[in-house]
Amino acid sequence: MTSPLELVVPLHDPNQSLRLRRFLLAALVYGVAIGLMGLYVVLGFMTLVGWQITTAAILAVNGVIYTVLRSGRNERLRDPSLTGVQMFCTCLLMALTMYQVDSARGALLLLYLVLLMFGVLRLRQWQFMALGLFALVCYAAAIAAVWQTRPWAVNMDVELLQLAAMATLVPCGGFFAGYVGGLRRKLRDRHIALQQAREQAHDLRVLDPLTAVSNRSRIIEFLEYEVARAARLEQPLSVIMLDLDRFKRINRQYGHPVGDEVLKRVAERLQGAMRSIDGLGRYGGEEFLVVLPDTPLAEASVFAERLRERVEGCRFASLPPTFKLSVSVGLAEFRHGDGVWSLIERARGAADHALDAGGGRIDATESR
Ligand SMILES: Nc1nc2c(ncn2[C@@H]2O[C@H](COP(=O)(O)OP(=O)(O)OP(=O)(O)O)[C@@H](O)[C@H]2O)c(=O)[nH]1
Repeated sequence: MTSPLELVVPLHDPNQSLRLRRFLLAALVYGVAIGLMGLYVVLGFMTLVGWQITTAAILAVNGVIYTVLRSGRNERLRDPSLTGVQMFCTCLLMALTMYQVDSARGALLLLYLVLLMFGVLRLRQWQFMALGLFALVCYAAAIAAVWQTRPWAVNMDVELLQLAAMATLVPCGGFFAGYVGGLRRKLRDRHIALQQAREQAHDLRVLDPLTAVSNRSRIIEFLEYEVARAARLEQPLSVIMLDLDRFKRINRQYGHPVGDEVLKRVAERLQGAMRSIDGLGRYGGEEFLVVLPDTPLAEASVFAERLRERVEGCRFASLPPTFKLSVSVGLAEFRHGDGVWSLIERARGAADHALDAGGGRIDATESR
């Protein structure tokens, strides 16, 4: 069931949720400002009409911003949090408020501090300076407009002092915004580095470092899962063991780096033939284990033949063109009561049988 909070803020999307929570915080400050202006009306510093106009403008602007955020249209924009737009609107709304007030504007000026505090946390240094200057210009324009229409409502000396005090806040805030921005960037870089380290740790745990296919424990884990699934759902499952023939000789004759290159290339070729649901792992030094979920023996034989051809068709830059790699392939199909090891041992036995028969061939214990 959708919770009442979920109706206001989409909890399933953390980014949108954060944006809307920030917006609601700003909306709360607007609510306080509306209340404060109500006090101005009671004390006779502002007309009721002025309060109504300002309140309507605040509600309209925030209504539009909320609708855009809630509908998700903001995600198509360059600044999806709408920080710039919200701050720009706040400057204009503040100017409108200042225009409606007849005296005691100083108390409302404190609300600019709130705006600048949000700016310090969210903006870059230059953006903050631009916002600060824009706020100053808006304030000056509001005072000029009051002076034109209701000169009795302006004490120019006081207004100029307030403007000067606000102007000193801009560079100070700019400095803090720069500092906070630097911290934010550092935090983001560390977060990225941590993420990469986590991925590397995961790769080290599950991948074979030489060939980058699953390591022995990972492919066995995968097979355990597939055996349990095949037993429960009564689905076919086959495994293929591929053993590179006379690999020791490659190492001895051409050196270990060449042996490594052969293993990497073979793994690449095998990987290229797999379906997304198949599993490929390096089972031992020159042995690869392929797990084929939902595949009966007959289909696995066709696939094994394709793998054998792919491996034997490999060419290696550091080996003579006459060099021909051959591979012995063993096949086994899951039978009721089979465990992981009995299945592997049958496939392995079949690969040994293929090697005993001269290598470069496929054998399946089940079909003998
Ligand atoms: N270059 C390289 N060689 C490896 C690696 N891991 C295992 N080997 C070598 O692979 C060879 C495997 O030898 P065997 O198990 O006797 O297999 P084989 O020489 O292919 O003999 P048959 O399987 O009987 O054809 C050994 O020489 C290992 O040193 C590796 O990561 N890199």
